Amino acid sequence: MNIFRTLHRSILLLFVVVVISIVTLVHFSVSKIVAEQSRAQQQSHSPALELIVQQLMKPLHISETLVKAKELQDLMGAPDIDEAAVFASLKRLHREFGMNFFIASEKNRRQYYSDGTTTELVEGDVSWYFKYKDSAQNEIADIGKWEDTHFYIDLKVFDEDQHFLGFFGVGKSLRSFLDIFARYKETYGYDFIFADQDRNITLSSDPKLVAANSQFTNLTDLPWFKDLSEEEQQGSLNNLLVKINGFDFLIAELNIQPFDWTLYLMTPLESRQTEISRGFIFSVVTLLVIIFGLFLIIYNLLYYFKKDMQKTRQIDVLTELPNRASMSLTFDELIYKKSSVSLVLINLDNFKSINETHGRKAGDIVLRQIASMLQLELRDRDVLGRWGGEEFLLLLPNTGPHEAVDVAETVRNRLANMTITTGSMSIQMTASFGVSFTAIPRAINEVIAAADDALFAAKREGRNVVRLQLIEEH
Ligand SMILES: Nc1nc2c(ncn2[C@@H]2O[C@H](COP(=O)(O)OP(=O)(O)OP(=O)(O)O)[C@@H](O)[C@H]2O)c(=O)[nH]1
Repeated sequence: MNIFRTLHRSILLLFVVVVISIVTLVHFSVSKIVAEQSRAQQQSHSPALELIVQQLMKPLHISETLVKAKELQDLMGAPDIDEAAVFASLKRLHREFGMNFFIASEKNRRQYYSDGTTTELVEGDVSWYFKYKDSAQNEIADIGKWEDTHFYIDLKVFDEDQHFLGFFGVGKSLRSFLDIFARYKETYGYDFIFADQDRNITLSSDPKLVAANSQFTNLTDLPWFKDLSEEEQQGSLNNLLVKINGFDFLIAELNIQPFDWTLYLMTPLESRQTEISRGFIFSVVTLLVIIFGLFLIIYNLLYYFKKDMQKTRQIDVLTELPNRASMSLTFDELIYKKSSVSLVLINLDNFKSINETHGRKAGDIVLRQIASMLQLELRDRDVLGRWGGEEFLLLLPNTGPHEAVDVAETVRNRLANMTITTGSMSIQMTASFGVSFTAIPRAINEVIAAADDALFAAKREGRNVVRLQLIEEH
């Protein structure tokens, strides 16, 4: 059947659309999650890199450039250190670069700061100077271990003959880092831990971890580090998930080469989860909208096909009139609308003999032609259907029984005077009519039974007559 082919095609098409939608959506969701993941990754690294460049590399590079200046070598290499000139130079640098510079002179074992203060470099009191003086390294990053702890970049100064003249460098109070870290943490939510090659924590966004006086906190002292397996503790911490105070953090490890430090960037997963789940929710809602849209299409399609199939099921194939089931429904609808209805049963007289004389095919033609004629006789509101074999049913809404008898008489008369032609034959037909009526809701069988009684009476009285049978009130 054509309708089923169309239905199958439509369902197949819908299936293809659903599959394509789901595949597209999954692809879209995955790309969105990957993009979100990468964005979050980048967002966590960019500020950290900027922080390293601004706070650590910049002072280092400025110091590296200045340490080569002839003026510095002359100042530190003079037989008698001109302290006024040293302070003047340091103050000028401070003004120019906004950093606290210092000079530690080997000549008179004294350290000069750009804030105008000095410290005597006495062996046993000031350990860093003597430790680094003898080390092979020319550039050292260090944390001063006394009150108001400073981060120092110490660069060795040599004269043209490579004689050691002392140190030049930059010192930054750790408090200034804490302010900067706090700002980063507030903006991006990340924590920082800088550790040297011995895993001593040199700088951190957590003030409790920052070195003070002579005390360094070691990375291995931290509870989350202790929770790691031996293998994890030994290896790189990059991409490890750790739990700190009940929250998940993802570690990104960055090596800061010139200082031989490692930065552990701790990314809180909660904020990432919210961002990613937001993307997910959007995708799921889109999927639900698509599914709901498809559901609506399928629902409407099925409704359309059901209606169409019902229509074909309710039509008599031979006469193309509504069939018995359809007429019963129409009767119920009329009664439901509180219409009074007259019902006329039309039964062709001696139809059997038509079949016997002219053949069943001719009988079919007769049925079709009579159906067409009956339809022409109807008023707009009347409904004609095929009730069975050679029997038609006429429903006359809002029509009283006597008016119905008049209508039936007209039709009977018209049929009796009609000549039906099939091929070369002409056939005369009559019909008997049984009329009944109801003004209250009743089952169609009850009203049909009364019309049947009237029809029986009409047949008994010789056929080609109209008879009325009213329903007795109980
Ligand atoms: N050609 C054709 N004949 C049909 C069709 N449906 C029913 N018939 C025939 O209609 C005839 C009805 O015969 P009966 O019930 O004896 O009624 P009748 O011959 O019309 O006689 P009365 O009703 O007593 O006047 C039967 O022979 C059925 O085979 C149909 O769709 N096509």
